[in-house]
Amino acid sequence: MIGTMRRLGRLFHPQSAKSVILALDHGVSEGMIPGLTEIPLLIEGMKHLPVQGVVLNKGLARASVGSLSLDKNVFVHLSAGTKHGLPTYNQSLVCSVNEALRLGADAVSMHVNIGNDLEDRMLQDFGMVTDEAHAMGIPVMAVIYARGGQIVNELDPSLITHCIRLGGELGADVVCVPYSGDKQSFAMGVATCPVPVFITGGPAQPNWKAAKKMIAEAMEAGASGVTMGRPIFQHKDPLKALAEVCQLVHGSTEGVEVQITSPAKDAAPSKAESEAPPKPKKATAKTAPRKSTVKSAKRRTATKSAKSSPKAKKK
Ligand SMILES: O=C(CO)COP(=O)(O)O
Repeated sequence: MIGTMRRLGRLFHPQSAKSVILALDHGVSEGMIPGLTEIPLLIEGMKHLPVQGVVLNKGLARASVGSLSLDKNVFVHLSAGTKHGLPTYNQSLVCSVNEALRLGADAVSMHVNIGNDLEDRMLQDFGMVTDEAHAMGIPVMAVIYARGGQIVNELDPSLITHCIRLGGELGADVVCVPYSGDKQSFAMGVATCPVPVFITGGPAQPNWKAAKKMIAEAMEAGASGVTMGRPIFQHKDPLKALAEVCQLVHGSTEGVEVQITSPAKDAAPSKAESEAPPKPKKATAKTAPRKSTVKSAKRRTATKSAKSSPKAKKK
């Protein structure tokens, strides 16, 4: 397990011990949704931000890994399913751990839906992938949703804690779930899970302010990071959104100052240029020209009861 542990350690920011993973695997499940055109901008711009990794399907991984800086972990996504499938969004393995490794993967990810007609096969796949990946020292991130014919409310807090629990008990190294909106039960699920828990973005947040509030609340509840796609790549300024997510996630660790390099000068042109992260409160020894050190303000605790949006667009 030493290989898995070492690679797992690299998925977290060395100071904050939190993680921001950019999810760019949506083209398979959703087709040409808005924001996919921003992928090249994000792949180029993320090198300037404290983003720990990116989730890519194998074809996009093959096309993109050459452009990614070596400090960014590549998660090759092993499973696929579309909104047109029967049952909808059922997931099948489309890539092996071996193939992922050949593509330069630092970790693998896969998606499991519980409450689905094909739950049993997805769980078998999950068991097989954890065995195969761990035999090669590769960490597994399991993205687990409650989604299928048996499920009425995908964000039901007890279902979200069940997803967390299942991932932890079945051997994932990181479990990734949507945030339920119920801070207390989420915090309990996270605290008792044997491995770190990340949240996904989901389509349910009405606006960016709500998405940021969700991230802040999940971090307060003990989440170790985010694996996020749509709220970032569908934002009108994706690089600015990504920088703000980095601040929220890494800045959630008390006393940690997170260095954010402005993407403005080297990245592909973006509106982020005119809206760079806040000015540094104070410089650190490591501060280099064009870099700013920011320390996120401690956010208010805002517990909110679950508000579900089962009809929202899925992923
Ligand atoms: O793809 C994801 C996890 O793999 C999450 O995507 P969203 O943030 O768009 O829900």
